[in-house]
Amino acid sequence: MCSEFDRLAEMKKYVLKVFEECVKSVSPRNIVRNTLRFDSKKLYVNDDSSAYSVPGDVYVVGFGKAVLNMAVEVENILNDRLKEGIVSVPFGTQRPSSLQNSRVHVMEGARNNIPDRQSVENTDRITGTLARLRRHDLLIILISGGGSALLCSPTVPLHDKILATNLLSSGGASIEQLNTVRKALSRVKGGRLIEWVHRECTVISLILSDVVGDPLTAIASGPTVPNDDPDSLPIGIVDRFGLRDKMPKTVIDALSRNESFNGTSARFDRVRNYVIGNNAIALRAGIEYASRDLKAMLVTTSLRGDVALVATFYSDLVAYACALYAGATDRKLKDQLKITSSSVVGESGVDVESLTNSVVEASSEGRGLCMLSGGEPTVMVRGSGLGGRNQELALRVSLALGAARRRDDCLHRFDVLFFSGGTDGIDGPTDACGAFGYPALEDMALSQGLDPSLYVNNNDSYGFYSSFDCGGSDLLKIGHTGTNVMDLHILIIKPK
Ligand SMILES: Nc1ncnc2c1ncn2[C@@H]1O[C@H](COP(=O)(O)OP(=O)(O)OP(=O)(O)O)[C@@H](O)[C@H]1O
Ligand SMILES: O=C(O)[C@H](O)CO
Repeated sequence: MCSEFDRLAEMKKYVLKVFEECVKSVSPRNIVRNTLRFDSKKLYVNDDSSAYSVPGDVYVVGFGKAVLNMAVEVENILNDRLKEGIVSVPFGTQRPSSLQNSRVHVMEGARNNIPDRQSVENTDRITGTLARLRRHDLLIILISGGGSALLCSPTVPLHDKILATNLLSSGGASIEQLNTVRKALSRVKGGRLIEWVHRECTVISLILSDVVGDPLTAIASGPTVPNDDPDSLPIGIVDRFGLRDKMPKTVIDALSRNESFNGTSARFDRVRNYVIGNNAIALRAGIEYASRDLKAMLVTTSLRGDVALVATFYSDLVAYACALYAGATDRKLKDQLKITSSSVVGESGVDVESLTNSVVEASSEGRGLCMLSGGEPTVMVRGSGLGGRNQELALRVSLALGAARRRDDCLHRFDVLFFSGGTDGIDGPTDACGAFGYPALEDMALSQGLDPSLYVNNNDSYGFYSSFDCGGSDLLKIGHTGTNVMDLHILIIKPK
């Protein structure tokens, strides 16, 4: 009979395969190929539901972690009609071999997802290209996560903008709040990129979403959509986090004078925005793959909130699913799950009834469970350690599951494995993509002289996983994947 350790090792391999399938399904080239068609006169988007004439030249500009491969595929599809392409991507982005004969020019910048002089210069080159377009030209703008740092033209000194962003980010601001402030400090965000383009040019923007719910105004700070934020919202956000005194004066002055570039501008009449890929597509692919072996189900695509709350949600989900699978109908666990899920998914919470039906079905068929979710939790960084939200979540889930197993005998009857990973392959300022979590991790770590709670409290999840020996590593390192549709969580529960 296999030990828990061996079973876990097998489950980890399986989970990585599921993750790989998810990421593959949102590869920029696949996504663009499924969206665009060109027949030498017209460009069609989304099953031909929109068609654009191409009388002049076609230009491509892009910014974000996934846009290089998007641009290469657009060039393929345009079949020699691309006049010029220019993309701003993170340092170290892998270049496809076909780039040698390409008209796509690649610029790198924004180390660790923080705007730098390079990304500002690259942005100048992008706006320079836009300014050269003539009235019959067609412009395709490629946008993906990380775009805010890679398309950066601040109205305040760059280091002041970086400081403002860091203060809000480590204070726990959501990406919408963060980008609302960024938009108010920019010459290109919040719709302003369109101001650089000839007003008679047709503009198509193709967007790979990395924000929960795909809000166009937030993804990469909405450079191609009207900004309907009330003028006083950005400074209000700074005040809500009590940061007015810590912010540079230039930032406070700019936010106090803010005027959003909104939907009343005729500039947007010839601009069309399309979300062509998101977290839901990735999760669907994972479910399809895992359904061959397990009862696979979608929990939610909208997880957000503090990682500590998200970890409690997962431990409540495991407790409820294990009890249900074992044949107990525990009203208290169900109510508890509804409450914790509403704190991380929004008021309506996850669909507990549908989860219940799936678990009962799996139990009657004797199949294991594979639960998939997506979203983007937040970490309030208070410690001095190194980590990312996926690694910290996996560590916190391990601690919560360990504690739950000590309280609840039912959990001893199941193998439970959790994985959290960023689809871009990079979790926070580390070289890891994510990590595994499971109930036995804490005891194993303590026996090696590592106390996971101390690491969590110091936001040092990377430090922990780098020292922890599980007979291999529980850290996943795969490098930049070239895509970005937020984080994925994979939970496997199997009766022993
Ligand atoms: N030591 C740490 N421990 C845990 N999380 C951290 C730590 N340092 C930074 N983070 C988190 O990492 C995140 C920033 O990482 P990253 O740059 O990968 O963001 P991102 O949201 O994935 O980027 P984008 O959305 O632009 O692609 C923030 O949520 C921040 O709270
Ligand atoms: O670049 C950004 O603003 C984030 O990745 C959200 O899209």
